[in-house]
Amino acid sequence: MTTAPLFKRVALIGFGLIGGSIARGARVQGLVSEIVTTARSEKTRARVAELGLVDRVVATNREAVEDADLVILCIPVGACGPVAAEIAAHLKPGAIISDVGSVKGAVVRDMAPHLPNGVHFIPAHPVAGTENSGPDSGFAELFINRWCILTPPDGTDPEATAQLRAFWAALGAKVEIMTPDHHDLVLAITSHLPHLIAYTIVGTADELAQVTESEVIKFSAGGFRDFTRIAASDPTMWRDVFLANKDAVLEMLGTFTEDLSKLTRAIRRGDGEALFDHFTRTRAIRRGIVETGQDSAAPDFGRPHANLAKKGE
Ligand SMILES: NC(=O)c1ccc[n+]([C@@H]2O[C@H](COP(=O)([O-])OP(=O)(O)OC[C@H]3O[C@@H](n4cnc5c(N)ncnc54)[C@H](O)[C@@H]3O)[C@@H](O)[C@H]2O)c1
Ligand SMILES: O=C(O)C(=O)C[C@]1(C(=O)O)C=C[C@@H](O)C=C1
Repeated sequence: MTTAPLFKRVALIGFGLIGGSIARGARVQGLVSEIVTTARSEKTRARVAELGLVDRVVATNREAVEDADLVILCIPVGACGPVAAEIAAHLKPGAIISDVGSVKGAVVRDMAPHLPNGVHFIPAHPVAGTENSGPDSGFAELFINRWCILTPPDGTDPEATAQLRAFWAALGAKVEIMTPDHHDLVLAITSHLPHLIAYTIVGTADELAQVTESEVIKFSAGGFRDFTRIAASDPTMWRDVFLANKDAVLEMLGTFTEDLSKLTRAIRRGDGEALFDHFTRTRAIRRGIVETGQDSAAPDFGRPHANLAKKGE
């Protein structure tokens, strides 16, 4: 089903998994009149043009943002500050400037100082993705029934927030608003720590594979296979995520390590009851998520943590 365009010109800075999925979804839904994107290498520009998903593909971010009503940075979080500085003087007054970064506090800190008065800065994070990257990896359905978290700073024009909310809702997302700090704490446990664990376990298994002569690969089914998918995620993106969300990740890692120690002790002592109770509780959590249809990255998933309680709760 198509709807009337919500924006005239949208600039997508970066055409990888997320930029490419936004372009595809916006095209399918008829959400914008014109899409302009940046691709820095000639090879990628040629590929993006060949895909036929955008109206124009240009070489510089400055050119891309000219006269755009909505600008979305779809690039690694570490690149957001420098790109904000690069495009600031070329933004159309009244434009909405957003991003899709997996970390919000650092993006706000790095981008906001560069942006001129008269534009609406509304950071966003679609909590949906895959381990793939690049211009061919996107798909129009990526955001359907997934969360998109907006973190508008205090004093943001509610009309601009409503427009961006409508855009993400039209791509199929369930939109939620929270502060950057709360976002970063929640995502540290629901997304960043799981990736760190996957990167660790696959690395450890790889080292052990040398001892077991590749049996790790031979028997990689079920749980381990799932970890290898996550551990295949983009190295640049995830380097930037861990550097940008250092404090929250370290805090969650501390709690996780304590919990791991408790399970380690239960195994060492042969405490079957402790293990059984723990696994029963985690099974109930998974089943509760599935039954309530929240198995698409529920933001407040998991055991209550003092700092995860929303304000006023
Ligand atoms: N991959 C996921 O699962 C996922 C999910 C949600 C959000 N995100 C966030 O989305 C952002 C993009 O991730 P992705 O998965 O689309 O990555 P990607 O690697 O598929 O695409 C990123 C693109 O940005 C381009 N780029 C990098 N620096 C640039 C610059 N200075 N100017 C112009 N283009 C530049 C790269 O060339 C690449 O084409 C990241 O901030 C990531 O944290 C990723
Ligand atoms: O499913 C995956 O491959 C993902 O890693 C997606 C995932 C996640 O952790 O849920 C990864 C990072 C993004 O910021 C949002 C979504």
